[in-house]
Amino acid sequence: MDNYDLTKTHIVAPTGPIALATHDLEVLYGGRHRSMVDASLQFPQNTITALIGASGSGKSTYLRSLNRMNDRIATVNGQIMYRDTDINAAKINVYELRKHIGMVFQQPNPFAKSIYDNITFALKADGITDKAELDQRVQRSLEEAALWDEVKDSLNRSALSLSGGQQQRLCIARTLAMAPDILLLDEPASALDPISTAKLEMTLKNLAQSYTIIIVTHNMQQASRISEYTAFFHLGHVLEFDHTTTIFQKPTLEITHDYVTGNFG
Ligand SMILES: Nc1ncnc2c1ncn2[C@@H]1O[C@H](COP(=O)(O)OP(=O)(O)OP(=O)(O)O)[C@@H](O)[C@H]1O
Repeated sequence: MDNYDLTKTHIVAPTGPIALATHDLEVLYGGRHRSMVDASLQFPQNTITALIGASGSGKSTYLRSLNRMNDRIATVNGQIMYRDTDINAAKINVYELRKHIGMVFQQPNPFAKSIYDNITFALKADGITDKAELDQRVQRSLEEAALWDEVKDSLNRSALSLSGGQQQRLCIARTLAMAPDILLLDEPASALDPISTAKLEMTLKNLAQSYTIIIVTHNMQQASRISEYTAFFHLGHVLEFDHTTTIFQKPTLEITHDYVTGNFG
């Protein structure tokens, strides 16, 4: 796998309006090692894009940069364009930014509070106090996250008493309650059983009608089931970006072919 030419890339321009794009994104941990090298990608609106690649290839590093989660731990150079604004600029209000670009992590991480309070916590911090408005946002976000029917009669129950799959959908609902445009998900199903995973995948596919979704996954079947585009990462480089069907059936680069057919990684 060391014989691959990392200067050879194949990155297509997606069709349709672009929700988010990076230009020459570079991430350095500790100021020296380039864990992400000049990543230039465009994410089309209302689609799911999967980020795939072996462990340590830079998928999470890239994803975290998109809503400035790397600010305190790394140097991030290059542009991240969101609605004609470079959100990697120093003047950007990161708190405001994260309302537009929300993130869900690998391990479900609900607060030790009720289901209702998990969703209203950030809304209240954002100044929303009207009970009817809060109730409406709770219901809407739980419906969008396909959890409402399971919890509507027990909103005061502790979020920690939910199953792992339900907790993850609650975390998605919590993010959706802030009315974001873009959802970043870092291996959201890796801690879930197959039934919860299937439910989560169906939820994400429905959400793609209203949101732009970027998901890191190690699960090749999952990437091919749910995403329209796929980016292949290797040793901090984005080597190939194309329609998911092309990436899995007829990728351009030999290295992508070897990865998706299980020859390394
Ligand atoms: N906080 C950090 N400090 C220093 N180096 C880091 C940090 N986070 C990640 N790295 C390094 O950056 C590189 C890319 O890691 P990253 O976690 O982005 O890869 P990944 O593709 O998401 O891997 P995985 O699939 O295992 O989650 C690795 O060499 C990793 O050791």
